[in-house]
Amino acid sequence: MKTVEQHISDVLDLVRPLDPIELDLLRAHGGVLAEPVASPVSLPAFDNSSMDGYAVAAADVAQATAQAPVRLPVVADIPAGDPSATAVRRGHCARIMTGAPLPRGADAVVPVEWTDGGQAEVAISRPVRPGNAVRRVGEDVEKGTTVVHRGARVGGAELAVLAAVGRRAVRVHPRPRVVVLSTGAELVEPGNPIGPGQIWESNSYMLTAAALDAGCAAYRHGFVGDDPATVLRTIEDVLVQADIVLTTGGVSMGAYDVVKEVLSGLGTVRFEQVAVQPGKPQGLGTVGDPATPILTLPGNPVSSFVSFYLFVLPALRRLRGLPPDPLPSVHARLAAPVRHSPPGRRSYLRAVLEYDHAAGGTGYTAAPVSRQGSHQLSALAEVNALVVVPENTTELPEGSVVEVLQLPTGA
Ligand SMILES: Nc1nc2c(c(=O)[nH]1)N[C@H]1C(S)=C(S)[C@@H](COP(=O)(O)OP(=O)(O)OC[C@H]3O[C@@H](n4cnc5c(N)ncnc54)[C@H](O)[C@@H]3O)O[C@H]1N2
Ligand code: MOO
Repeated sequence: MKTVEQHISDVLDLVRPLDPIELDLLRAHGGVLAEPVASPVSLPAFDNSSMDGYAVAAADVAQATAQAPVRLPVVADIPAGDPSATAVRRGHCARIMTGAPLPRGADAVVPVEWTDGGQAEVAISRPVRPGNAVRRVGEDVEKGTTVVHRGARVGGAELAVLAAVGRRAVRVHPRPRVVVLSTGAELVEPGNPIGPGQIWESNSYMLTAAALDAGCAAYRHGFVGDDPATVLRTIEDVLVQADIVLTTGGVSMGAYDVVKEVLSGLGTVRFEQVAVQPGKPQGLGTVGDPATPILTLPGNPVSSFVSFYLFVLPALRRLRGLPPDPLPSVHARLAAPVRHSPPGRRSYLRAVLEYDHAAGGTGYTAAPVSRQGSHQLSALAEVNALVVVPENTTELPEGSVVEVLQLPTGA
């Protein structure tokens, strides 16, 4: 059987970062920046007030006290956005609002709270230091500085910075289009009645949501039965809208394992067994022209789930133009023993990972759930981590220190 690392490497060989395209700001959301963005201006672009108050020469109010306020004539009113280059002479001041340009001649702002709020003349009851409540040119960004780096994920914070330096559009690796297709004659759409031997379809919901959470544009194509011609036609149909196709089911040894039957020999798809539990039967390759990567995951819901985080997620990251990192991991103490792990296969046990505050903050504990079958999907809604049990380990006592992968927390 193939190692987990070899399979990850083979999957990654199928994908490369999507070609960058120029997108308007909000369309670029979720993309990965394919160019460094430098600011064409300094930020702030002009000295301005950080408070509503009065722009003064600090020296004019040096003697101000509550008992003996300094009175200054107010010669101008400067709102934010004021284009006139106002100036104040010594012994005068201007009323000024937050964000408004500091007038020439002023070197400080007295907050309105320290005054009587006068409009023609103002009484100022406290002194200020030069520079008080003044935001200086370039103290945020100096003109020419890179403000968002190549490889950054464009989220809300990045969009704010890009907009603030005047960018309307940026070159990004776009969100990969992931099409999810499940197979199986037993599958029924949730909400519809089920008959004997049937089950409600769940894998495509899980995978579509996981791909969305991973920053992709994911489409749930739903599911098809076990008719080879239909499966083939459906896969061919979805290729035009996919940067990668994910299927579930029909890849094992069964007489009706239709994905395997249809895709074997098509494009470069091959079917292999990976030394992992769950998630042993895996298919991978490219189909169509242009060649589109396809990953065929096992139908057991827990196998599909674990396969996504081990094998699919790194591929999606590479398509996005990100490093194909695995899930983040920590070391944790097992809260319960592991009694049986299959020899020769690396197990990923679904577990609840917690930081152990009670033990004085000594680290994490991981409690594997009791239902570890590949079909026992209900535990997926309770867990937040995968405990890694190495290939050559078949049992572990409680308290053993293990590697634990942290699952994303979702939307
Ligand atoms: N003789 C052997 N049998 C099996 C082997 C093997 O090595 N030899 N491997 C087992 C392992 S491990 C796995 S994992 C499964 C993988 O099977 P398939 O990928 O062919 O999946 P199916 O047979 O189509 O379905 C398996 C199971 O999952 C349910 N299922 C399928 N699709 C969905 C869905 N979209 N939503 C919810 N549940 C789904 C399906 O009803 C089956 O119960 O093969 C083992 N067998
Ligand atoms: O490998 Mo299968 O994925 O055990 O259930």
